[in-house]
Parts: sequence; structure tokens; C-alpha cells
Amino acid sequence: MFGTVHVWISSEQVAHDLLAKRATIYSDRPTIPNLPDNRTSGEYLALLGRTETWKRQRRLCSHLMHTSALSSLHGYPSLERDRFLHQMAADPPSYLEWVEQFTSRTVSRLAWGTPHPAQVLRHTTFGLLETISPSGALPNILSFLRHVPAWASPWKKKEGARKALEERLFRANVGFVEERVGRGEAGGSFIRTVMEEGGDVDEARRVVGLMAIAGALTIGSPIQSYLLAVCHYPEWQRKLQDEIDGVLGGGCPQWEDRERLPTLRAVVKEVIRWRPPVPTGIPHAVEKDDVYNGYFIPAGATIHALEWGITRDETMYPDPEAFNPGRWLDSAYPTYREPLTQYPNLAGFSQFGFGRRTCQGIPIVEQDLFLAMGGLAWAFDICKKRDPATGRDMFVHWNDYTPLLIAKPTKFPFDAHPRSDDKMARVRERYEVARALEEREREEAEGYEFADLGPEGVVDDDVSRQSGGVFQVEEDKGGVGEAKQFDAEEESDPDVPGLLYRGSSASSEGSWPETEWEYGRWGSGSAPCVVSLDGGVAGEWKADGLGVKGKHEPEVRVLDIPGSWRWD
Ligand code: HEM
Repeated sequence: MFGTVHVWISSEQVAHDLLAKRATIYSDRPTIPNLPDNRTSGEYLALLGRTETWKRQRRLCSHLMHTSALSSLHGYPSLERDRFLHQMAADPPSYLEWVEQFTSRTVSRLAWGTPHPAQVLRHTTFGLLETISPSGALPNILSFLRHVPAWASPWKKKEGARKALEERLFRANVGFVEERVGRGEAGGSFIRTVMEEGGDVDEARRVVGLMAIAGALTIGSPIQSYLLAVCHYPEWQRKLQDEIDGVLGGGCPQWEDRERLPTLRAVVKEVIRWRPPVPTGIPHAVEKDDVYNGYFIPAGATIHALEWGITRDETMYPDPEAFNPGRWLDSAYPTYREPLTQYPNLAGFSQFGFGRRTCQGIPIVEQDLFLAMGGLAWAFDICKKRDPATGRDMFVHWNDYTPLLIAKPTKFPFDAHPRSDDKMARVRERYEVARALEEREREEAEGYEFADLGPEGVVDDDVSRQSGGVFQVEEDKGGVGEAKQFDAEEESDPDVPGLLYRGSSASSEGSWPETEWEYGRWGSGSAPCVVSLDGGVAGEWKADGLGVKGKHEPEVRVLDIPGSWRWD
């Protein structure tokens, strides 16, 4: 393809033979045309070539993950899960937002001991995903476009602005931990561990940043796929609920219960198999000419372990299109393994890659997914939504996923019926604990400048925008919304992407928490966003790939428009 040889592997055995057994030559990464220094810059460990920097960074990443796993990830996933269940109970249609808040807040806590950077992290991470995905930026397909000079390249401008913001975010986060360590108030985090051990904080800033990036957007995919799976396979939701109720006698699954909940672990693993979060894998590169089964593979070829294909192998996964956690629990299946107190688990699963480049985040993935899916099954009966007009189930797609490197199901309708009043009372109780902590954390962070990102960690500026203004909006949410300050930015260059609006809103009657909003103008997102001016609809567009970052998918009425702001 345009002068590069690509090798696609859709068999786990072949992937293992090449990428693991011949790891000495198959552990490099290819150059990403739209991020041409990815192999050398030391910014993103997962994208580095097989260099000394990669080896050092991978060792550090592995050490931090191990240390954190030993302390059960400081209980952060469980704390955020309780908040997540509460959000889901309050407003199920906004599940995309709640899922992403759950994953990005959890990983922010793990990385820096605070959830505060989560919103900006989501923003910068999504941008990086676009930068490196084949479908996210044209130079990744038409590689000669990488030679377009920076001033003329919309991709370079966009990436430059994104990177600058990310850099400021990561520096600010590390500064925050430093300050808190100095005061003896820092919660457990990867960065704190490095500081306590006298490690290289400068390098750790990048490694921990990459770990946060890796966790912020990936884990949401299987949580959303779980919701999709139980809409199509309600019998597995029932089996899961039977196990949870039978074993825990009404309690909500905690990480300590994992040995006793094999069905829950099987559901977690099967969701990942059924809908691989990284369906095309992250490519390796081969450093020397090689021959395998009569095929010549030239040095420099890009090697893709096609995770999707691997999960469709009928010898390993009979009836592969079916969502069937039973394949991990019943000795009649080739994937069954004993003892069930330990298996199934995610260690060594093909979906996390091969050889020396395997994923380092499995302890986080495993705990986040166990708690999130276990909590959802414990609290809700998820089912297809009934159309009030026809009385029929509304359409839920089967496999309509987003096109970037990390694939997620596009939005679909469902109902989340609370399973009992008692459970909802417990959700509220546990949320109160999480909320009290959040209040304290908000106060702590108040005096701290998170890279000038604003008191709520909202993106404050972006070089891709060229002028700005401030105006007021009122949101349409059953008449109980409080109008809040909104920042709007005009973009004079329609080809330069960026946020058009951002701001925050809160209910004046306490019916929903303060939330942040971001609206974009173009991109691949699917949430429609309507903006009206002076009561009339002035424009309608899809929110950018970030989706609508607030809790609502509202109509926004602009009340006051500054002279500098122009509709275009
Ligand atoms: C559902 C969630 C996740 C999935 C499906 C996933 C999957 C993957 C895959 C397929 C690779 C490439 C492996 C290869 O090249 O052979 C990878 C690499 C990596 N992952 Fe994950 N990952 C997930 C979450 C995480 C999390 C939470 C972290 C946080 C620490 C993480 C850290 C990494 C790192 C550091 C690498 C690069 C390793 C290297 O290049 O040496 N991942 N992951």
C-alpha cells in the first residue's frame, strides 16, 4: 500500500508464532505518517520503536502498574463505580457521558491521585486517537501528505494545538501531586510512587500520561458493548444477576468477591471477545527479512494482529457471532479452563496483544470492567426501549461501531429499570460517600491552576481558534436549568477543527450535578446538537468526535451575543 508492505494476521497461532516467538525482530512499531516522530520522541510509550527509551519506559510502566495493583488500585475503581451507578440511575440516556466520566476519572485518580484532570484528558486523548487512527487523519492513508508544511497542513495545526494542551495538562498534574506530597496530603498515584522512590519525574510524566491516555478511552468500549450485549441477550443478564444475588445475598459486587463470581468474569471476557475494543490491533513492525510458512516478509513490513479476525476463529470460538459467556464456563468448549475461582480472567488474552508489546493495563481493565458490569447487573434490568407509540421494542443495532482505532458502539436506545427501591437507596447512600469526597477534592483543587485550564478543568484556549467571545446561554431541561457562563469561539478557518462552545451548567433545583459542555462543529461524533439564536434555529450540526460532553443533549438558546461573535 503506497510503498509499504502490510501483513494481516487473523489467527492467534500465527500471531503468537511471529510476534511472541520471534519477538526479537517483531517488536518494533511502524512510523505513523501523521505523527512522524512517534518511534523516537519518547512521548507515547505504546507508539515508540524498539528503542532503549521504550525499554526503560516499559519497565517503569510495568513497575507502577504492579505496585498499584498490589494495593487494589487504591480502591479508586470502586469509588468511581458508585458514582457511575448513581449517574446511570439519574439519567440513563446520557450513558456515553457517564461511562467516559467513570473511566477517565478512575484513571486520572490512578495517575495523579485526583479526578480533576479527567475532562481535559478526554479531550486531548480523543484528539490523539484521531491523529494516529487510519480513519482519523488523511496523511495516515495518503502518507505523502505528511510532507505538507505545517502552515498549510490542517492536520499538523490540529495536532500541534492538541499536543501543547496535553503538555500543559500533564505538567500541571505533576505539579499538583508535588504540591500535595509537600503538604503530606497526596493520595496514592503512579506519580506519587515515582516521587517517593526518587525516580525520574520528567520521564514519569510522559509514561504516566500515556497510561492515563490508554485508560481514558479504551475501557469505555466494553462497558458500552455490555449494554448492547444484554439488550440482545437478556438471558445472560438474568444468569449474571442470579449469580450475583445467589452469592452475595443482595450485595453489590466488590473486587474482593471476584473468586466467587465466575459468570461475571466470563461476561467481562466474552464482551471483549464479542466486540474487540481495538479490532485492528496496534501494529508491530518487523526489523529483519523473515520467512514464515513459505511467505517472505520483508524488513520494515507493518504487521497487524487483526484482533477482530482472531475472535472469529471457529475452532477456538464455536459460533463466534453469538455472545456466549458459557464458552468460558463450560468444559465442552475449547476455551474452558479450571479452576473457576481463577479463570476466566484477562491475563494473556489475545485482545491485549502479543509478545513484548502486550498491553500493560490489564489490572485496571479487569477491575474496572468487573465492577462496572457487576454493578450494572446488580442495580438495573437493562432492556430494549419500548416505543410508546407502537408498543414495540425500538431498534438496537447489532454491530454499528465507530471507525477509529478504539471502536465503540454508536449510540442506541435502551431502558435501565432499577431492580428494587432498596438497591436504589443503596446506590444513593454509596454515592453520598463518593460525593462528600468529591466536594473536599474540589475545594483542594480550587486554588490550583491546572495549566490555566479553568477552575473546572475546562479547556481554556486552543491555538486553532482565532477569536473568542463570551455569552450567556440557557439550557432546556424541563425548565429547571440555571443559565451559566458559556464561552464561544469563532473559527474563521472552517477547515481548522476545534471546539465551538464550551461551558458548564448546573441545575438550580439540584436535579442534576454541575456538568461541563463542549460542542464541536465537525468530526465523526454522532450526537446532534441544535443551537437557536433569538428563538429561531440558526444551525444544526453533529457534535464533534467528543460528542456532547455535558449531561444533556439539549437545545441551547443563546441569550446574548457579543459583537465579536459571528455565526458562520
Ligand atoms: C479495554 C481496554 C484495553 C485494551 C483492549 C487494550 C489493548 C491493547 C493492545 C491491543 C495493545 C497493543 C499490543 C501489541 O502491540 O501487541 C495495547 C498496548 C498497550 N496498552 Fe492497552 N488496552 C487497554 C487498556 C489499557 C490501559 C487501561 C492501560 C493503562 C496502563 C494500557 C496500557 C497499554 C500500554 C502501555 C501499551 C503499550 C505496550 C508497548 O507498546 O510496549 N492499556 N493495549
